[in-house]
Amino acid sequence: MGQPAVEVTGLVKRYGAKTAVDGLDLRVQTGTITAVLGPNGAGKTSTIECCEGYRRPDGGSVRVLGLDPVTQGEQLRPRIGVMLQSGGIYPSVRAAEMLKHTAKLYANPLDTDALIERLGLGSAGRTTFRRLSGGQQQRLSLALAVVGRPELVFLDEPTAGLDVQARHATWELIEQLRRDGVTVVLTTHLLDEAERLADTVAIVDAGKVIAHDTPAALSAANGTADTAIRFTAPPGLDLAGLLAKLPGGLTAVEQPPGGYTVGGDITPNVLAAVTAWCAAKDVMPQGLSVGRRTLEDAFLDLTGRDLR
Ligand SMILES: Nc1ncnc2c1ncn2[C@@H]1O[C@H](COP(=O)(O)OP(=O)(O)OP(=O)(O)O)[C@@H](O)[C@H]1O
Repeated sequence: MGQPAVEVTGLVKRYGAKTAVDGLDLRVQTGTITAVLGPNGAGKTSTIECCEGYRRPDGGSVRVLGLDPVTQGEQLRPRIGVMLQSGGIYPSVRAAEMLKHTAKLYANPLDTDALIERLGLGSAGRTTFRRLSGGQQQRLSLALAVVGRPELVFLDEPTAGLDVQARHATWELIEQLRRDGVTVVLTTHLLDEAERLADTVAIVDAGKVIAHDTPAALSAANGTADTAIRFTAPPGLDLAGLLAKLPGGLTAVEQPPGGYTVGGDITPNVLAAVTAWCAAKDVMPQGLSVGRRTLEDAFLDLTGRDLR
């Protein structure tokens, strides 16, 4: 297996009385894409910023490419690429100039013209950072993070707010990085993004990693609960009454209001019982489907359904 690209053990990060990261463990294997998922405020950005050397941990240990990001930052920085959620870029410099300037700081940079083309920034090359659209600013931040051909990149919500085309271009670039052997750690709120890109998904909640596995293994967790019936109907149906009509071991949840999921070992009899129950209540189950549990189901099971 060799040395992990990132090894975080018992990480603690506090802001005053607030404990944002609370004994977090994370190992990232070299050459993989790891998605860090979690509800708002779970501690994802704080963790990534400790790995990047932007924040000093209050406890635990962080090793990135075998180095301590705080005390060995000078050795580490040329080997990693960092895309922050915002900031860190001079607002009055032109996009292409900034990229070419950054590329010159590295021994073996990527071809900047190709990168500009790939990320659809051709028309934005002469525009200053301040005047780029939000999506263009984000793509430029990504370009700046990868232009130095880093061994490892940290991407904090790389596609948040991007349009569909830009999101796909970003995904393709991230997949290209993996093909080139680059290790990628990204945070995201998009479960389809994690499912498509990530080799492993680390789910963070209340400052800890509560699950870390492949998307398929996470989706299939909880024994046989790997299929689900989904439908929409008026909100507030009596799910305890529904479960009473079904074999044991099944789950039934309403999330969001009016969106129902029955999870577990879904047999034809279970499907018949659910539709019979709906019929008895004179409820039409709209958009009814039977399918595999998704990463979203697993995520909600693990982190709960309450808003934070
Ligand atoms: N500089 C700071 N000062 C005080 N509190 C902070 C600071 N940065 C983060 N926090 C708090 O620490 C907690 C964790 O924040 P963090 O940004 O690491 O979470 P996150 O998982 O990245 O959240 P999101 O998904 O919303 O970006 C939150 O409660 C946040 O309000």
